[in-house]
Amino acid sequence: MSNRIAFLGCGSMNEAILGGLLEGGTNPTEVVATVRRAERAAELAERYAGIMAIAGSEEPDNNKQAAKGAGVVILGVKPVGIAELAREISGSLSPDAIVISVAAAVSIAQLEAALPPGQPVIRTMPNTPAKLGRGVVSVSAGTNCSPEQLQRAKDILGAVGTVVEIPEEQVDALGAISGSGPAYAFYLAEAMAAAGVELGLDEELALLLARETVAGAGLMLAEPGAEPSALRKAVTSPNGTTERAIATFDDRGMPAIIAAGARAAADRAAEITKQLG
Ligand SMILES: NC(=O)C1=CN([C@@H]2O[C@H](COP(=O)(O)OP(=O)(O)OC[C@H]3O[C@@H](n4cnc5c(N)ncnc54)[C@H](O)[C@@H]3O)[C@@H](O)[C@H]2O)C=CC1
Ligand SMILES: O=C(O)[C@@H]1CCC=N1
Repeated sequence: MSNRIAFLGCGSMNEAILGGLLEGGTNPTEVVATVRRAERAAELAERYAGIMAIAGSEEPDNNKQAAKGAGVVILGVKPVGIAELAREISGSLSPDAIVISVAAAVSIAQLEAALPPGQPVIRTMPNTPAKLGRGVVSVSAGTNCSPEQLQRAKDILGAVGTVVEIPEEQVDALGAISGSGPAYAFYLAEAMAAAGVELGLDEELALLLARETVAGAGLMLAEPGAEPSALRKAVTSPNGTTERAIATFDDRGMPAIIAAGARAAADRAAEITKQLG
């Protein structure tokens, strides 16, 4: 089977996976990426020396070219464009090419319906820390994907972070935690920086404090066996300042707010799946 990996639609998510794979030692000459605009293709080719990046504005059959001869094809366009892209490349895919979708809300059934009969498909839900090899990626195998093909996908995706295999029914819930989750952490950092400004710190210092604190706390959480509640308690002196802050968060219903946000994300995924038919 070909070692070539094609990233079709190389925006935020697919670039994060591409970057993580190259960091993990994938040979760049085995990587091809497609985008719409020539400027974006040039940017990717400069950032990741050795890969091939093909813009649709220059070569309208870029996706077909990239899919041809690839062993793994990763679909990274927005959910609404996935089926059309799958149909576009159907005639160019090797029958044993593994088609991986990173799209939220696009079901395995929807993917399989847009691809040639028998094409192996894997639905994933990654997140952008993949770029640093610290992503979480779920995999759910389609009906034509052999255990060996699933293993191959897991081996490839393992270079960008932790791979978890889940039944497809759980993808929306997982996406609401780990797929969207980096945005929640960045949102916390934004809110902390704004709070610092409100307390009288200058903007630059407040942003530095928020960034380094969220990043440092993230590194502590990444240590083997780390427990968020134990780490939190180690910062919280009895009757001290942190205790007062956490009590205020609890009083204002912060856990319920976070749960409601995650629920809204999962519900939105189900809504998009329905809209895509
Ligand atoms: N951004 C994230 O953190 C995550 C995104 N996803 C999924 O990843 C997919 C992409 O999302 P983003 O990367 O955020 O979007 P994005 O807009 O950054 O990337 C999509 C890219 O595809 C290109 N594109 C669109 N149509 C194309 C075509 N026909 N041929 C070639 N290139 C084409 C666009 O120009 C763009 O560069 C979505 O389906 C989303 O659900 C999943 C998990 C996390
Ligand atoms: O916001 C979205 O729809 C995508 C899926 C998970 C993260 N970004």
